[in-house]
Amino acid sequence: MKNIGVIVNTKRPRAGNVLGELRSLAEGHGFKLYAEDAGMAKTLGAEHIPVEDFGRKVDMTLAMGGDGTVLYTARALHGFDVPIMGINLGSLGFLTSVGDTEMRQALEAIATKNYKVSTREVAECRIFQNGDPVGEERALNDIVLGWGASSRIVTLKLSIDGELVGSFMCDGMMVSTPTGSTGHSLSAGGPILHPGVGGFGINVICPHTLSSRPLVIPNSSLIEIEVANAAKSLILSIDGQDEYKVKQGGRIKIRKSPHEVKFLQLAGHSYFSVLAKKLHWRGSSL
Ligand SMILES: NC(=O)c1ccc[n+]([C@@H]2O[C@H](COP(=O)([O-])OP(=O)(O)OC[C@H]3O[C@@H](n4cnc5c(N)ncnc54)[C@H](O)[C@@H]3O)[C@@H](O)[C@H]2O)c1
Ligand SMILES: Nc1ncnc2c1ncn2[C@@H]1O[C@H](COP(=O)(O)OP(=O)(O)OP(=O)(O)O)[C@@H](O)[C@H]1O
Repeated sequence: MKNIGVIVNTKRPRAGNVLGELRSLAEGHGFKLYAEDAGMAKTLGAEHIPVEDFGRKVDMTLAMGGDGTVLYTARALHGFDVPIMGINLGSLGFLTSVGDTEMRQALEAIATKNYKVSTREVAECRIFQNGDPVGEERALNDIVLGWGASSRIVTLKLSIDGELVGSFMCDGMMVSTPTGSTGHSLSAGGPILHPGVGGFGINVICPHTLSSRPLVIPNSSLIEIEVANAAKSLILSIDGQDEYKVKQGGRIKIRKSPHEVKFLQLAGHSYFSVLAKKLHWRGSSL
Protein backbone atom coordinates (compact mmCIF):
# COMPACT_ATOMS: atom_id res chain seq x y z
CA MET A 1 0.00 0.00 0.00
CA LYS A 2 1.67 3.15 -1.20
CA ASN A 3 -1.15 5.66 -1.59
CA ILE A 4 -2.80 6.67 1.66
CA GLY A 5 -5.82 8.92 2.02
CA VAL A 6 -6.05 11.01 5.19
CA ILE A 7 -9.28 12.31 6.73
CA VAL A 8 -8.81 14.33 9.89
CA ASN A 9 -11.32 15.85 12.26
CA THR A 10 -9.46 19.14 12.60
CA LYS A 11 -11.75 20.16 15.48
CA ARG A 12 -10.01 17.63 17.70
CA PRO A 13 -7.30 19.50 19.68
CA ARG A 14 -4.91 16.53 19.39
CA ALA A 15 -5.01 16.68 15.56
CA GLY A 16 -2.25 19.32 15.37
CA ASN A 17 0.15 17.22 17.46
CA VAL A 18 0.21 14.17 15.20
CA LEU A 19 0.29 15.60 11.68
CA GLY A 20 4.02 16.37 11.70
CA GLU A 21 4.75 12.86 12.88
CA LEU A 22 2.48 11.37 10.21
CA ARG A 23 4.25 13.40 7.51
CA SER A 24 7.74 12.30 8.49
CA LEU A 25 6.72 8.64 9.01
CA ALA A 26 4.99 8.60 5.60
CA GLU A 27 8.08 10.12 3.94
CA GLY A 28 10.27 7.54 5.67
CA HIS A 29 8.15 4.67 4.31
CA GLY A 30 7.80 6.22 0.83
CA PHE A 31 4.01 6.60 1.13
CA LYS A 32 2.18 9.20 -0.94
CA LEU A 33 -0.51 10.97 1.09
CA TYR A 34 -3.79 12.39 -0.20
CA ALA A 35 -6.01 14.78 1.75
CA GLU A 36 -9.48 16.20 1.12
CA ASP A 37 -8.77 19.42 3.01
CA ALA A 38 -6.44 21.93 1.33
CA GLY A 39 -4.84 23.15 4.58
CA MET A 40 -4.33 19.60 5.73
CA ALA A 41 -2.75 18.66 2.40
CA LYS A 42 -0.24 21.51 2.83
CA THR A 43 0.63 20.50 6.40
CA LEU A 44 1.07 16.86 5.41
CA GLY A 45 2.86 17.47 2.07
CA ALA A 46 -0.08 15.55 0.58
CA GLU A 47 -1.87 15.87 -2.74
CA HIS A 48 -5.18 17.68 -2.35
CA ILE A 49 -8.04 15.76 -3.96
CA PRO A 50 -11.79 15.69 -3.32
CA VAL A 51 -12.92 12.84 -1.12
CA GLU A 52 -14.98 11.47 -4.05
CA ASP A 53 -11.65 10.70 -5.79
CA PHE A 54 -10.20 8.75 -2.85
CA GLY A 55 -11.84 5.56 -4.13
CA ARG A 56 -9.84 5.70 -7.37
CA LYS A 57 -6.54 7.03 -6.01
CA VAL A 58 -5.84 5.57 -2.58
CA ASP A 59 -5.11 2.05 -1.34
CA MET A 60 -6.35 2.77 2.18
CA THR A 61 -7.46 5.70 4.33
CA LEU A 62 -6.44 6.87 7.78
CA ALA A 63 -9.47 8.23 9.67
CA MET A 64 -8.07 10.49 12.39
CA GLY A 65 -10.62 11.51 15.01
CA GLY A 66 -13.22 9.65 17.05
CA ASP A 67 -15.98 7.24 16.12
CA GLY A 68 -17.83 9.98 14.24
CA THR A 69 -14.78 10.42 12.00
CA VAL A 70 -14.67 6.70 11.22
CA LEU A 71 -18.40 6.82 10.36
CA TYR A 72 -17.85 9.93 8.19
CA THR A 73 -14.94 8.22 6.40
CA ALA A 74 -16.91 5.00 5.78
CA ARG A 75 -19.70 7.12 4.33
CA ALA A 76 -17.34 9.09 2.09
CA LEU A 77 -15.75 5.88 0.76
CA HIS A 78 -18.95 3.92 0.32
CA GLY A 79 -18.87 1.61 -2.67
CA PHE A 80 -15.07 1.64 -2.95
CA ASP A 81 -12.92 -1.19 -1.67
CA VAL A 82 -10.70 1.13 0.39
CA PRO A 83 -9.89 -0.16 3.88
CA ILE A 84 -9.91 2.24 6.82
CA MET A 85 -7.57 2.49 9.77
CA GLY A 86 -8.97 4.71 12.52
CA ILE A 87 -6.48 6.68 14.63
CA ASN A 88 -8.08 7.84 17.83
CA LEU A 89 -7.97 11.57 18.53
CA GLY A 90 -11.43 11.46 20.07
CA SER A 91 -12.66 10.49 23.50
CA LEU A 92 -13.98 6.93 23.09
CA GLY A 93 -12.82 5.86 19.65
CA PHE A 94 -14.36 2.40 19.90
CA LEU A 95 -14.18 1.95 16.12
CA THR A 96 -10.63 3.25 15.81
CA SER A 97 -7.79 0.75 15.54
CA VAL A 98 -4.91 2.59 17.17
CA GLY A 99 -4.24 5.39 19.63
CA ASP A 100 -2.51 8.60 18.51
CA THR A 101 0.65 7.50 20.33
CA GLU A 102 0.81 4.39 18.13
CA MET A 103 1.21 6.19 14.80
CA ARG A 104 4.66 4.67 14.27
CA GLN A 105 3.36 1.11 14.79
CA ALA A 106 0.41 1.83 12.50
CA LEU A 107 2.56 3.02 9.58
CA GLU A 108 5.02 0.18 10.17
CA ALA A 109 2.15 -2.33 10.03
CA ILE A 110 0.94 -0.81 6.75
CA ALA A 111 4.44 -0.85 5.26
CA THR A 112 5.05 -4.50 6.21
CA LYS A 113 1.43 -5.60 5.57
CA ASN A 114 1.38 -6.94 9.12
CA TYR A 115 -2.21 -6.13 10.04
CA LYS A 116 -5.59 -7.77 10.60
CA VAL A 117 -8.58 -7.01 8.39
CA SER A 118 -11.95 -6.81 10.13
CA THR A 119 -14.79 -6.84 7.61
CA ARG A 120 -17.95 -4.96 8.69
CA GLU A 121 -21.47 -5.32 7.35
CA VAL A 122 -23.27 -2.23 6.12
CA ALA A 123 -27.05 -1.70 6.14
CA GLU A 124 -28.79 0.04 3.28
CA CYS A 125 -31.98 1.91 3.85
CA ARG A 126 -34.65 3.25 1.50
CA ILE A 127 -37.05 5.87 2.78
CA PHE A 128 -40.58 6.35 1.42
CA GLN A 129 -43.21 8.96 2.23
CA ASN A 130 -46.76 8.04 1.16
CA GLY A 131 -45.31 5.45 -1.22
CA ASP A 132 -42.85 7.84 -2.90
CA PRO A 133 -39.10 7.20 -2.55
CA VAL A 134 -37.44 10.16 -0.78
CA GLY A 135 -33.98 8.86 -0.05
CA GLU A 136 -31.50 6.04 0.01
CA GLU A 137 -28.74 5.76 2.63
CA ARG A 138 -26.13 3.40 4.03
CA ALA A 139 -25.25 2.86 7.67
CA LEU A 140 -22.19 1.28 9.24
CA ASN A 141 -23.64 1.71 12.74
CA ASP A 142 -27.36 2.23 12.85
CA ILE A 143 -30.61 3.58 11.49
CA VAL A 144 -32.64 5.23 14.23
CA LEU A 145 -36.22 6.47 13.84
CA GLY A 146 -37.47 8.54 16.78
CA TRP A 147 -37.18 11.90 18.52
CA GLY A 148 -39.21 14.59 16.70
CA ALA A 149 -40.72 17.85 17.82
CA SER A 150 -42.82 16.63 20.75
CA SER A 151 -43.02 13.95 23.42
CA ARG A 152 -46.18 12.38 21.92
CA ILE A 153 -46.13 8.59 21.58
CA VAL A 154 -46.10 7.08 18.07
CA THR A 155 -47.16 3.74 16.61
CA LEU A 156 -44.60 1.91 14.50
CA LYS A 157 -45.28 -1.33 12.62
CA LEU A 158 -42.36 -3.71 12.18
CA SER A 159 -42.40 -6.29 9.36
CA ILE A 160 -39.66 -8.75 8.50
CA ASP A 161 -39.63 -10.43 5.08
CA GLY A 162 -43.21 -9.28 4.51
CA GLU A 163 -44.55 -10.67 7.80
CA LEU A 164 -45.97 -8.24 10.36
CA VAL A 165 -43.91 -8.90 13.50
CA GLY A 166 -45.53 -6.34 15.76
CA SER A 167 -47.11 -2.96 16.15
CA PHE A 168 -45.53 -0.85 18.88
CA MET A 169 -46.69 2.24 20.74
CA CYS A 170 -43.28 3.67 21.53
CA ASP A 171 -40.81 6.54 21.13
CA GLY A 172 -39.01 4.99 18.15
CA MET A 173 -37.12 2.05 16.75
CA MET A 174 -33.54 1.36 15.76
CA VAL A 175 -31.86 -1.16 13.53
CA SER A 176 -28.17 -1.68 14.11
CA THR A 177 -25.42 -3.60 12.38
CA PRO A 178 -23.06 -5.71 14.49
CA THR A 179 -20.65 -2.72 14.39
CA GLY A 180 -23.40 -0.41 15.66
CA SER A 181 -24.46 -2.79 18.42
CA THR A 182 -21.99 -1.12 20.80
CA GLY A 183 -23.30 2.36 19.89
CA HIS A 184 -26.84 3.69 20.40
CA SER A 185 -28.28 0.16 20.50
CA LEU A 186 -26.22 -0.65 23.59
CA SER A 187 -27.67 2.38 25.37
CA ALA A 188 -31.17 1.13 24.50
CA GLY A 189 -30.47 -2.24 26.16
CA GLY A 190 -29.58 -4.11 22.96
CA PRO A 191 -27.15 -7.05 22.84
CA ILE A 192 -23.53 -6.78 21.77
CA LEU A 193 -23.06 -8.47 18.39
CA HIS A 194 -19.55 -9.53 17.51
CA PRO A 195 -18.58 -7.99 14.13
CA GLY A 196 -18.23 -11.51 12.73
CA VAL A 197 -21.97 -12.14 13.20
CA GLY A 198 -24.11 -11.73 10.09
CA GLY A 199 -27.26 -10.04 11.33
CA PHE A 200 -29.16 -6.98 12.47
CA GLY A 201 -30.22 -5.93 15.95
CA ILE A 202 -33.65 -4.34 16.34
CA ASN A 203 -34.59 -2.31 19.43
CA VAL A 204 -37.88 -0.58 20.12
CA ILE A 205 -37.27 2.64 22.04
CA CYS A 206 -39.49 2.83 25.13
CA PRO A 207 -42.19 0.38 23.98
CA HIS A 208 -45.35 0.72 26.07
CA THR A 209 -45.53 -2.97 26.97
CA LEU A 210 -43.88 -5.36 29.43
CA SER A 211 -43.15 -7.94 26.76
CA SER A 212 -40.88 -6.36 24.15
CA ARG A 213 -37.25 -7.48 23.96
CA PRO A 214 -34.46 -6.65 21.49
CA LEU A 215 -34.34 -8.92 18.45
CA VAL A 216 -31.41 -10.26 16.44
CA ILE A 217 -32.33 -11.36 12.94
CA PRO A 218 -30.38 -12.77 9.98
CA ASN A 219 -28.66 -10.41 7.55
CA SER A 220 -30.72 -11.87 4.69
CA SER A 221 -33.85 -10.18 6.12
CA LEU A 222 -35.79 -7.31 4.63
CA ILE A 223 -36.86 -5.08 7.53
CA GLU A 224 -39.75 -2.64 7.10
CA ILE A 225 -40.79 -0.01 9.60
CA GLU A 226 -44.01 1.89 8.95
CA VAL A 227 -45.03 5.03 10.81
CA ALA A 228 -48.63 3.92 11.37
CA ASN A 229 -49.65 6.73 13.70
CA ALA A 230 -47.77 9.91 14.59
CA ALA A 231 -48.97 13.38 15.43
CA LYS A 232 -45.47 14.72 14.70
CA SER A 233 -42.61 14.23 12.26
CA LEU A 234 -40.03 11.72 13.43
CA ILE A 235 -36.33 12.06 12.78
CA LEU A 236 -34.56 9.28 10.94
CA SER A 237 -30.85 9.32 11.75
CA ILE A 238 -28.27 7.40 9.73
CA ASP A 239 -25.09 6.81 11.76
CA GLY A 240 -25.71 10.22 13.37
CA GLN A 241 -24.45 11.68 10.08
CA ASP A 242 -27.59 12.33 8.07
CA GLU A 243 -31.18 13.06 8.99
CA TYR A 244 -34.60 12.83 7.35
CA LYS A 245 -38.03 13.87 8.62
CA VAL A 246 -40.53 11.02 8.44
CA LYS A 247 -44.26 11.59 8.96
CA GLN A 248 -47.26 9.31 9.40
CA GLY A 249 -47.45 7.10 6.31
CA GLY A 250 -43.65 7.01 6.06
CA ARG A 251 -41.96 3.67 5.53
CA ILE A 252 -38.32 2.59 5.91
CA LYS A 253 -36.96 -0.52 4.19
CA ILE A 254 -33.65 -1.87 5.42
CA ARG A 255 -31.49 -4.70 4.13
CA LYS A 256 -27.84 -5.65 4.05
CA SER A 257 -25.78 -3.67 1.54
CA PRO A 258 -23.72 -5.61 -1.02
CA HIS A 259 -20.81 -3.38 0.04
CA GLU A 260 -18.71 -3.87 3.15
CA VAL A 261 -16.29 -1.75 5.15
CA LYS A 262 -12.87 -3.13 6.00
CA PHE A 263 -11.02 -1.95 9.12
CA LEU A 264 -7.25 -2.45 9.26
CA GLN A 265 -6.09 -3.27 12.79
CA LEU A 266 -2.70 -3.93 14.35
CA ALA A 267 -1.77 -7.62 14.52
CA GLY A 268 -2.37 -7.79 18.29
CA HIS A 269 -5.81 -6.14 18.15
CA SER A 270 -8.50 -7.87 20.24
CA TYR A 271 -12.22 -7.01 20.03
CA PHE A 272 -12.80 -8.32 23.54
CA SER A 273 -10.00 -6.32 25.07
CA VAL A 274 -11.37 -3.13 23.41
CA LEU A 275 -14.79 -4.02 24.84
CA ALA A 276 -13.27 -4.39 28.29
CA LYS A 277 -11.02 -1.33 28.05
CA LYS A 278 -13.38 1.16 26.42
CA LEU A 279 -16.85 -0.02 27.46
CA HIS A 280 -15.83 -1.64 30.75
CA TRP A 281 -17.37 -4.99 29.82
CA ARG A 282 -16.28 -7.44 32.49
CA GLY A 283 -17.01 -10.67 34.29
CA SER A 284 -17.63 -11.12 38.01
CA SER A 285 -15.46 -9.20 40.45
CA LEU A 286 -14.92 -12.23 42.69
N1 LIG B 1 -27.72 7.42 23.41
C1 LIG B 1 -26.69 6.96 22.73
O1 LIG B 1 -25.99 6.03 23.10
C2 LIG B 1 -26.38 7.57 21.41
C3 LIG B 1 -27.04 8.72 20.98
C4 LIG B 1 -26.71 9.24 19.71
C5 LIG B 1 -25.77 8.58 18.92
N2 LIG B 1 -25.16 7.46 19.36
C6 LIG B 1 -24.22 6.71 18.50
O2 LIG B 1 -23.28 7.55 17.90
C7 LIG B 1 -23.23 7.32 16.51
C8 LIG B 1 -22.88 8.60 15.82
O3 LIG B 1 -23.87 9.56 16.11
P1 LIG B 1 -23.55 11.08 16.58
O4 LIG B 1 -22.56 11.67 15.62
O5 LIG B 1 -24.84 11.75 16.83
O6 LIG B 1 -22.90 10.90 17.98
P2 LIG B 1 -21.40 10.89 18.47
O7 LIG B 1 -20.49 10.76 17.28
O8 LIG B 1 -21.21 12.01 19.41
O9 LIG B 1 -21.38 9.50 19.24
C9 LIG B 1 -21.98 9.28 20.50
C10 LIG B 1 -21.09 8.32 21.27
O10 LIG B 1 -21.22 6.98 20.74
C11 LIG B 1 -19.92 6.44 20.52
N3 LIG B 1 -20.01 5.46 19.42
C12 LIG B 1 -20.37 5.70 18.14
N4 LIG B 1 -20.37 4.56 17.43
C13 LIG B 1 -20.00 3.57 18.29
C14 LIG B 1 -19.84 2.17 18.15
N5 LIG B 1 -20.08 1.52 17.01
N6 LIG B 1 -19.44 1.46 19.24
C15 LIG B 1 -19.23 2.08 20.41
N7 LIG B 1 -19.39 3.39 20.62
C16 LIG B 1 -19.78 4.14 19.56
C17 LIG B 1 -19.04 7.65 20.20
O11 LIG B 1 -17.68 7.42 20.47
C18 LIG B 1 -19.61 8.69 21.16
O12 LIG B 1 -19.02 8.58 22.45
C19 LIG B 1 -24.59 6.76 16.13
O13 LIG B 1 -24.50 5.90 15.03
C20 LIG B 1 -25.01 6.04 17.40
O14 LIG B 1 -24.67 4.65 17.41
C21 LIG B 1 -25.44 6.96 20.60
N1 LIG C 1 -12.99 15.02 8.46
C1 LIG C 1 -14.25 15.36 8.75
N2 LIG C 1 -14.94 16.15 7.94
C2 LIG C 1 -16.19 16.51 8.22
N3 LIG C 1 -16.87 16.12 9.29
C3 LIG C 1 -16.25 15.31 10.14
C4 LIG C 1 -14.91 14.87 9.93
N4 LIG C 1 -14.56 14.07 10.96
C5 LIG C 1 -15.63 14.01 11.77
N5 LIG C 1 -16.64 14.76 11.30
C6 LIG C 1 -17.95 14.97 11.95
O1 LIG C 1 -17.71 15.32 13.32
C7 LIG C 1 -18.48 14.48 14.19
C8 LIG C 1 -17.70 14.20 15.49
O2 LIG C 1 -16.65 13.32 15.21
P1 LIG C 1 -15.54 12.77 16.20
O3 LIG C 1 -15.06 11.53 15.57
O4 LIG C 1 -14.47 13.77 16.45
O5 LIG C 1 -16.17 12.57 17.60
P2 LIG C 1 -17.15 11.53 18.27
O6 LIG C 1 -18.08 10.95 17.25
O7 LIG C 1 -17.74 12.26 19.42
O8 LIG C 1 -16.26 10.30 18.72
P3 LIG C 1 -15.60 9.89 20.11
O9 LIG C 1 -16.68 9.79 21.16
O10 LIG C 1 -14.95 8.59 19.77
O11 LIG C 1 -14.61 10.97 20.44
C9 LIG C 1 -18.79 13.23 13.34
O12 LIG C 1 -20.02 12.63 13.62
C10 LIG C 1 -18.73 13.70 11.90
O13 LIG C 1 -20.02 14.01 11.38
